[in-house]
Amino acid sequence: MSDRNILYLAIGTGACLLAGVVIYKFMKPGFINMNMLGVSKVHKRNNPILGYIYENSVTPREDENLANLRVATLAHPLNRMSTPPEQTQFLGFLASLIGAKKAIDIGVYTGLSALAVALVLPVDGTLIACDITEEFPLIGKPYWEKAGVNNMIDLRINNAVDTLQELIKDDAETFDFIFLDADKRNYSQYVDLSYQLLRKGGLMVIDNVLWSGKVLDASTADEDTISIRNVNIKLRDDTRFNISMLPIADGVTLLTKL
Ligand SMILES: C[S@@+](CC[C@H](N)C(=O)[O-])C[C@H]1O[C@@H](n2cnc3c(N)ncnc32)[C@H](O)[C@@H]1O
Repeated sequence: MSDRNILYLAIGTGACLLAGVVIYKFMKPGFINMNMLGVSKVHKRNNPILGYIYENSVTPREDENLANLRVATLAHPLNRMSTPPEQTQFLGFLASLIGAKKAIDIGVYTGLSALAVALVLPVDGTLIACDITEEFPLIGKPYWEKAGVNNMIDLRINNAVDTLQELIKDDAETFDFIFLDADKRNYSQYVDLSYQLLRKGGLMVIDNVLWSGKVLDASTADEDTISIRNVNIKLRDDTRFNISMLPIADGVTLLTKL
């Protein structure tokens, strides 16, 4: 065999092996569906268990505008910040379970969690959507409009601490549901302000409480991780709330105001 033929044989064999690996990876159960849903890498699109959850709980029932907004979000460079599908479904489920009428979304980004919650509010419901920049929520607004809930979403562009303080002046103890997913460094403050805004029995959902496992890793000591660790300890001991910490998505803690 000539050197040239050996080279062709080696290239051919390598290409076949590569194609085999790609086909195997992409054909694994769950992969394709999650990819089509627009789920980013951080949402573990190659996790077959999540694929099963999406196929049997999320995808067949998801509002089309929510699914379309996620696909649009995938094109955004910061899409790792977005709430994954099983969690948006869970948020909508919880808000409807308690019959929420007044809700707050702290940290909107492109508006997936805001849309999921607004979709289950009654027609005279309100969702205060807090973000520090208009840039990201403007991506979601057309989808809120198409879903027919834009008139229920009151978008407040400001530091969310200021927005919540402003709300406390006239609307203390009137909110049924609050989702916290903004800057981690202010989590403790958001919890205290939310306590003042929630009605008795109202539900708060705090996102990222496991912070990709960094809360467990003693060698990780950045400001966000420390803040989340501290808020987890604070809530463990906070008798103003009932709590339940769950390993959903990046970890959520559910709090009800006693
Ligand atoms: C993790 S993302 C929210 C994801 C969103 N809940 C979703 O469903 O995809 C965090 C958002 O918080 C916003 N944010 C960061 N610091 C903030 C602050 N101090 N006040 C209000 N919003 C803030 C960011 O601009 C970003 O849009």
